[in-house]
Amino acid sequence: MAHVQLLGTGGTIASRGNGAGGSVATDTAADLIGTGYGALGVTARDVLTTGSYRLGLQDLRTIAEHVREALADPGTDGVVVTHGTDTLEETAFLLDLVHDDDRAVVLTGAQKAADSPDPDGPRNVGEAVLAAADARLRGTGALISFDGTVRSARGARKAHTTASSPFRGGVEVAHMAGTELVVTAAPARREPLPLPPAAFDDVRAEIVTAYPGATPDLFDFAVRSGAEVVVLAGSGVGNAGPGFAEAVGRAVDAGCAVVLSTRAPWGPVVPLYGNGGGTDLVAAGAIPSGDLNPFQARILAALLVSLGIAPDRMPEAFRTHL
Ligand SMILES: NC(=O)C[C@H](N)C(=O)O
Repeated sequence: MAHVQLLGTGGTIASRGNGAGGSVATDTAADLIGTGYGALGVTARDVLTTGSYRLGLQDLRTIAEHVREALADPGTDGVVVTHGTDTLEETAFLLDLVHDDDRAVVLTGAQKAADSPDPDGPRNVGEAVLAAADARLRGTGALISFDGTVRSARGARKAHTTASSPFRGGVEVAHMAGTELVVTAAPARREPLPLPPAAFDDVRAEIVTAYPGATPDLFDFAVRSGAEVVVLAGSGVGNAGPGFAEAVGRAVDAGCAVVLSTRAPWGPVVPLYGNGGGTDLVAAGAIPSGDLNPFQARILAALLVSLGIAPDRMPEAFRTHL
């Protein structure tokens, strides 16, 4: 009999009204398991019980360690992680970066609380369990299963605040057709990185956004106040206004890695423009993030910093994992 371990971390899927107008993470992993798996065995373990908007890097490391522990059991065929959707794409990407196992780890959550009249959590959990146990999804890394679609963690992002299917992007690897999982693609995998060490918890990795009239003041402040990484969410293909190229140069000289991503939701960073644009930012030492959005680029950079990658080796290390 196939066996899936479900790790609970909280989120809307585990949330109920707190009597004061707010919904708070309450339910345990055991509460979420549900029924109807036929020949599949599912066991539950609580890792955290929190809204994902409250997570710190230490929590992400804790989740990664629990996944590794679950996979240490040879009787486990796959792992499901239930998680709030707000920052699920960051945890999912960290799990993907360090995943060194054939078995799938599948993240899911819900958009409607556990005590809503028509919660979406039970269906999402059921489908995630099915995906985690499916031998055809071996070798696909960390996945996000939500509202009938299974996609790679890499490249996925929460693209809608309230829709029942909030995630877009990544590689769609499977979808539900009735009660069957139809597998359609396999995402390309990179060499796994080591699990984050304790230093990951305290890495200062900030995100600064470009917009009309933005000055480099916030960027400079991040560096001055001890940031080890600043991700610049540039405009378009990765541009920023007056003063940013100089600020990038100062940051890099001070030993702070600068990653150039984009505030556009989709598409790669392509240094094309001078006059302070992407070509100047990269010439000043910014590392283009490829297709990685600022939030996932930040996770990769923070992991590399925590692993002791020196600033001068950062561009190459970063590129290797794009
Ligand atoms: N749908 C959700 O799970 C959102 C929730 N605020 C969370 O991320 O914890």
